[in-house]
Amino acid sequence: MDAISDDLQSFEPSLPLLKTDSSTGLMLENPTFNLHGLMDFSNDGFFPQPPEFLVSIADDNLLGFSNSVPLPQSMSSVGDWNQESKMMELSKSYSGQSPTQVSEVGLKEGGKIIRKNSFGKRRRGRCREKQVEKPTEVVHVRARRGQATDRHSIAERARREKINKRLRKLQDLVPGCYKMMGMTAMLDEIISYVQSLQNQIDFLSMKLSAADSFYNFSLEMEKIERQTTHALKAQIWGGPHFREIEEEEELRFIRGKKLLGDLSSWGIGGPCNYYIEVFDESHLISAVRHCCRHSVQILVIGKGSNCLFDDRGFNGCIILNRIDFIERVGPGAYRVGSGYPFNRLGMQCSKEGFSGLEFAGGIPGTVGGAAFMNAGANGQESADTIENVSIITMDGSHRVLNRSELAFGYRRSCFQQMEDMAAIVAVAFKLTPSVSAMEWQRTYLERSRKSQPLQDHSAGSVFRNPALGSMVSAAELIEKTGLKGLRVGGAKVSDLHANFLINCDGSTSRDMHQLIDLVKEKLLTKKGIASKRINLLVKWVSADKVFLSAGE
Ligand SMILES: NC(=O)C1=CN([C@@H]2O[C@H](COP(=O)(O)OP(=O)(O)OC[C@H]3O[C@@H](n4cnc5c(N)ncnc54)[C@H](OP(=O)(O)O)[C@@H]3O)[C@@H](O)[C@H]2O)C=CC1
Ligand SMILES: C=C(O[C@H]1[C@H](O)[C@@H](CO)O[C@H](OP(=O)(O)OP(=O)(O)OC[C@H]2O[C@@H](n3ccc(=O)[nH]c3=O)[C@H](O)[C@@H]2O)[C@@H]1NC(C)=O)C(=O)O
Repeated sequence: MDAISDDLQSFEPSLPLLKTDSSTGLMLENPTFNLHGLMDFSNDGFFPQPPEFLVSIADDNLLGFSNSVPLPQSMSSVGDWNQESKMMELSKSYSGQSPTQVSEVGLKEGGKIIRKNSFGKRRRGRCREKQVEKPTEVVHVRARRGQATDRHSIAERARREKINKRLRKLQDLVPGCYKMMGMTAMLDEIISYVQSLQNQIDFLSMKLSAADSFYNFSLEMEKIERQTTHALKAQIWGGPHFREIEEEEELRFIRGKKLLGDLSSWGIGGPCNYYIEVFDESHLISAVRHCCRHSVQILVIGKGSNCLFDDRGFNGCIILNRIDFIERVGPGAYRVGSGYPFNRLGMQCSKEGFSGLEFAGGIPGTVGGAAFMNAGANGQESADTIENVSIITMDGSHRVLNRSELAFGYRRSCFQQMEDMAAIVAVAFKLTPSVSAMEWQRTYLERSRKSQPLQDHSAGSVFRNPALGSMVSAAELIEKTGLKGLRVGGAKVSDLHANFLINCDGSTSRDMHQLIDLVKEKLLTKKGIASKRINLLVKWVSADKVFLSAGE
């Protein structure tokens, strides 16, 4: 409480008369202030406990610096008084200096008395004259046994109680706050709650821009956003899955029950042992260090658009990347947090007249995921525009890898083999000016809308296309094998695009796994395609182990 009370001194304008600086003098001389300045305490449940003394003081006592504090009449009716309360009434008539006398500190200007209030603002003399006519008012103050009744102490108690009342309101507003024991922890909780709300606004504004006539055909993007927003909301409002929280330093791990299905575009996956959202690099480093210290394996995910999670969950810590800053460092040059939505970046760059990420407008992952996978479509790929990538390693150090070190290939990057990498934290892009970027983006998005099942729960293409130079795509092979519509449980090969396996009816991870295996097997028997040539793009995350891609 002490920590906050200093910070909250600025809330004091309602108690300026208690100050001992020069401004106090002016306020004390202002008869209007005596009641009005304190009036808003009257409804505040001034005392936390039933008070024991009732002190009634004429408001002019202020002027004579009595050891009682003038308070509004209404205060005398606060709360139910304790039966054991001792009542004491001090009633003094208005005596001593007249208000007119004491207020003559004002400056005469043009025959009128001009006064200044504590903020140095002018106040007309006639206001004072009105106040002078006010009848003497008796005010009552109550104090508990043993509590000081001097005006400083009473007013200080009033100030603290007022702050407490506001804090209690905050506690009611912010879920989980009641749990917090210390003021610092509570304020931290409030800060992170407000930040979460800000992030929600971010998501919603992204949704709004998607609803723009140009973008609203990107249904898949909306779907993913909806899922993420839903998960976020669930966290904010503290649903049953988010009650168990492990804290360390600034970290807040949600333990045991966060459902991976809520974090994946497939909507499949059981609970993970630990879950944390990270918002900046240092936060991420702390989370990684904490996990390493406790030998907990980690998995950094973005939008979960490329992962097949196990129904049994994940025996480790899922770190959801929400490092989502964007810096414009020059014309067409962007440095972007790895948790930034890739589709949003693509849309922004095109809108700003730069070419290179038009394809990204329809890609549901994050910037980090796009660098990791070298995401691509429509003849473009992330590698074309990436200048460098900042990562943190498992020992918590920061490294910047330049373009020449990134070893990009078709859906490949050096990161997929980098054992000491903890996560990508930021990516620098360089794009070229273009007047037709938006037009191209519109064409690509329109094409995807027609050829891909964007409304369904999927992870995009499941199989890699055969080696470059091959005249046939994975989708074509699957279609020609007659596998469109093939089902295992709730998992199905899309009727629209054969390389999309969709969760159409509560698919389990097992259903999806079996469907993937079945497709591979049929391609092998019917087309004679060696299974190693139809590798998977999606990452299979089993309960205990992360594979580079399912089945590999
Ligand atoms: N063209 C299309 O239509 C589609 C493309 N995609 C692409 O799939 C990718 C998925 O992105 P996203 O949904 O964000 O990723 P996911 O959340 O699905 O994560 C998938 C894997 O990517 C790696 N990864 C993600 N973010 C980071 C990071 N910041 N640092 C290091 N590794 C990271 C992790 O691998 P690890 O565990 O090894 O660290 C993670 O397991 C994107 O490239 C997306 O463009 C997805 C669907 C459709
Ligand atoms: C969806 C993804 O990316 C997509 C990306 O959106 C598109 C658009 O450029 O190009 C790739 O798909 P793709 O190779 O299947 O491209 P498409 O243009 O859809 O299809 C290629 C060929 O297959 C044929 N085709 C496609 C679907 C189908 O059901 N049947 C079929 O015969 C098409 O007629 C076309 O001749 C990426 N997939 C891979 C594995 O590289 C992803 O990475 O998850």
